[in-house]
Amino acid sequence: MPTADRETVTGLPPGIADAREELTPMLSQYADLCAAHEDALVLFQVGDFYEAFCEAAEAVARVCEVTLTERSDSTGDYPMAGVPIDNAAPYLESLLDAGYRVALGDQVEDAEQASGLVDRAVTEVITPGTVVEDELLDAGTTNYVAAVAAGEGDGGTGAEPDAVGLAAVDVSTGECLVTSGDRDAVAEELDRVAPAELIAGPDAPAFEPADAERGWTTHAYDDAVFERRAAIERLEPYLPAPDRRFEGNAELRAAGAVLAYAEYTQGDDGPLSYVTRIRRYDPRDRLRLDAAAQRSLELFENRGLGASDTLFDALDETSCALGRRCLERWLRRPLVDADAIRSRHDAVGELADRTLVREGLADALGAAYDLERLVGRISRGRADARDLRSLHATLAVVPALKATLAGADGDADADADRPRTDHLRDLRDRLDELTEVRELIDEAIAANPPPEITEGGVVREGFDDDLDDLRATEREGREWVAELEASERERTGIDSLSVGHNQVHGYYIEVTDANLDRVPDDYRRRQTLKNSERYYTPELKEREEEIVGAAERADALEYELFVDVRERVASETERIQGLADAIAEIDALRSLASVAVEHDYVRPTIVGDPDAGVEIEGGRHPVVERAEESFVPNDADLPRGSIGVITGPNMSGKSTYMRSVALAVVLAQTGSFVPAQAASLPVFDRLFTRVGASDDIAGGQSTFMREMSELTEILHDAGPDSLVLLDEVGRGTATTDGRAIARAAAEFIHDELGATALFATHYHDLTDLAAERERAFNLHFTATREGGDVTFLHRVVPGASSSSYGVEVAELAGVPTPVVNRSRDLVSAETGEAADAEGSTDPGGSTDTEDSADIGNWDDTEDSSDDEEGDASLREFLAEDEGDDAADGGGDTGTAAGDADPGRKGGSEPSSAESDPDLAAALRDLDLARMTPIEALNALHDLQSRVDDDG
Ligand SMILES: Nc1ncnc2c1ncn2[C@@H]1O[C@H](COP(=O)(O)OP(=O)(O)OP(=O)(O)O)[C@@H](O)[C@H]1O
Repeated sequence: MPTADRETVTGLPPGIADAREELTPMLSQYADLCAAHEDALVLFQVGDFYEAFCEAAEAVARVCEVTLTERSDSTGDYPMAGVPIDNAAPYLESLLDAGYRVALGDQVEDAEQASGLVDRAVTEVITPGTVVEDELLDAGTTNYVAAVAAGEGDGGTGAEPDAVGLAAVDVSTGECLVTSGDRDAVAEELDRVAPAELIAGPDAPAFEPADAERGWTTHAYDDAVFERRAAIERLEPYLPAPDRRFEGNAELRAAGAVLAYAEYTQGDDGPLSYVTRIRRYDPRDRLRLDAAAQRSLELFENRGLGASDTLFDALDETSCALGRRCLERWLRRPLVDADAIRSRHDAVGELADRTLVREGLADALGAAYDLERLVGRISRGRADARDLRSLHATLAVVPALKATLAGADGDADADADRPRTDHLRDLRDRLDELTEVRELIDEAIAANPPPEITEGGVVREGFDDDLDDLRATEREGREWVAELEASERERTGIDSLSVGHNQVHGYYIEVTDANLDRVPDDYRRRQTLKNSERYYTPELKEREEEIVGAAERADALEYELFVDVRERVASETERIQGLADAIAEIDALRSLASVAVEHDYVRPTIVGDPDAGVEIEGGRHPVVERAEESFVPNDADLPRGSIGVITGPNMSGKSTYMRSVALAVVLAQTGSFVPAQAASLPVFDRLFTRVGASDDIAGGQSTFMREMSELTEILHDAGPDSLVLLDEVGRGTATTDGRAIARAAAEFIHDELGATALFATHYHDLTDLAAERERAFNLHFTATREGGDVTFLHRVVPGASSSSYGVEVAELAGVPTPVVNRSRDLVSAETGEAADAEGSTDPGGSTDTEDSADIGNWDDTEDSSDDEEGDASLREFLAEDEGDDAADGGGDTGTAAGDADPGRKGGSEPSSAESDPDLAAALRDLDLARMTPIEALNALHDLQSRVDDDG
């Protein structure tokens, strides 16, 4: 929302308002534009600069870091700041980043033609969600402005009083989406659409982005455009009978408002002709991934590793911006229709098999420009001649794309002369060559046109006879002038005579003072210089007028011809958009196929049966596997409606495993192959994630509160077709409460929701669930010892592990030995009896038997010291490894557990607590679950003093 500071400089700056009565005509014009654009900062064209005045100038100077100057005229002095029009993009970007909307007040008539004050008008309002300038947009990403509106309203039926409508437009491409739902569904959808800007209707609920970094700027806009009647009128040019096309008022009002806003930002010239399809959709037609899921699965952003290590990045081998945007849309909205998913898999499979086709497509697609944005500019009347040539270059690759898809790739396979799958056949058929458009551009527009469309040189010779005649006249005139110097030298005998041209005086013949006596009578003086005179002849003047006249008329005619060609191309907007869609899909599929081949993905079997579960053999995490030299593949067997409780040491791979399973589902439903040896997957309709509290500090709510609201959403909305990932739920509060919440949530998911779930936890008692619930089972991660080093095997095996080994990991990480030892004492004190009992039975019904060095088998109590060697506790390894930096995580204390440390009792020595019943009782009485770390430390300190005293 605009800050107070911004409010003072949008609309009419106070300094200008105060002087309103006496302003010069130009500043008065500025004041009018400002007054008409209350929400925007007006940049006012004065020659080659965009200027702002008074308080607006101060804001521009501050935000854009340009010098504040002063304009003085007969009415006073006004602070002024300007940015060059030629290089306005970076300054506009700074203003947008600072939260401004910027109205461009351009000169709309030729300054030379104007009789008095040059006419100016706002041609565009640049806002974060509606920018169309390539320099301000990321290539290959979408940029939406969205509007939200409530269902009830004027003349509304009130049939869906709780419904909220959401409409979004990408003004650079013309894509328009409309949907509705209850408040929560729309909030989720907004996070998925991730608009750059949100316009809220007068009665719409407030929406805050779940993720501030990906969030939008909320702007107010004229409430009247949200009215039902106004919305219908606004929508009529876009689609017939709009009130029958949408699901009720909410959608209608949101759609009308978002288009009103989009039109306003494009200079209010009426409907946007390139918004040809308004697509209404139901979020339930796609796999629902809320912001939390997108974030924790790192689909588009990776907070830890940087933006490049995301799933999208791992999948993106697209060759052009169209394909990249398409892939992004697919990944934001994976499919839920099994046939549609299989159809994409068919196409990816065919492209994966046919290397030459794949490579041929990549070559051809590499030459494709961003058709969606080009066609937007063309139909907005903003395209220059270079844009038309870019369109031509893109259309020129279409025959190659078709031929490549048809198998004209030298493939020896007899069956290779057409796409084998329906999906690719259909795409090939949708590749519209638009031959007439291509030929028109080729005939009309010069191969390398200049950037300006008003200064000639854009229309090709041979396209228009009148233009050719004018250009011929101009050329002949210039040739005549070029020859004049030689002929006049001969006629006058003045060897130093020269013919030249300047902007002010036009053509002239220059003779030095020494030769003035030889100047012929027909020379007329034009200009006197220090050592020479400049002349013209009547014939030269006549020729000059001819040249200038022809050039001016030619430039004007060229502009007219260019605009006509642009309009003819614009009339094919829909067909060009259809072609853009097909090219985009081909590129996205080709990218998926390349990734599948290069990274050894497999086609998943999609099982439509509602009882089917997840079966993955040798699954990998698509992002982590690229960073880890030796990634360990893991199997996953999750019957439908089951809940797998995953335990194991910190850092052993629990989160990575859970995410691998979820990402396989997302990838498969996007149409991609999956990183595994084999996979059989059902179709899920929603994917929920709740990851550990400390991984998710987003401000606003307390961490635990946020954790609980996400859990609430899952417990409300998940169902039998949902996949749920819970990573350390309950961690954000006291242990007893956290454990209880985790347990109750797991039971609820199993008993009431029937969702398929994976639950990673350090709350060990959660593994009891396997014994008590039919569809619950345990998995755990293992670690081993090689030499003195502890190695996480990253391998998942059935059953529960017996501890989290948090203390051991702390030790590995280099936590000082005294703290590690005390932690260990505390653990022993709390779990001493329980550990004895736990060591013998596995509540999950399975035991860790496969590996004697399996961390899951290690007993971390002192009483196990007489176990066989392989079952030694992790800290004993570390004790053996005393002084080994590698083994203690780089710590150089050299004092591992059990090391003699006078005055302290290490873990391997008999605890003083055991020999002192009072001390033992005091220890036992500590309610660790309810203590803060500082209280625990203080308590420890007291106990230690007692031990020291005793000792
Ligand atoms: N299958 C694997 N193969 C190789 N390396 C892996 C594998 N799984 C995880 N890792 C590595 O181990 C690191 C820790 O994994 P992860 O975060 O999944 O552990 P965790 O058990 O969830 O830890 P914590 O309980 O502390 O959250 C990862 O960053 C990755 O580098």
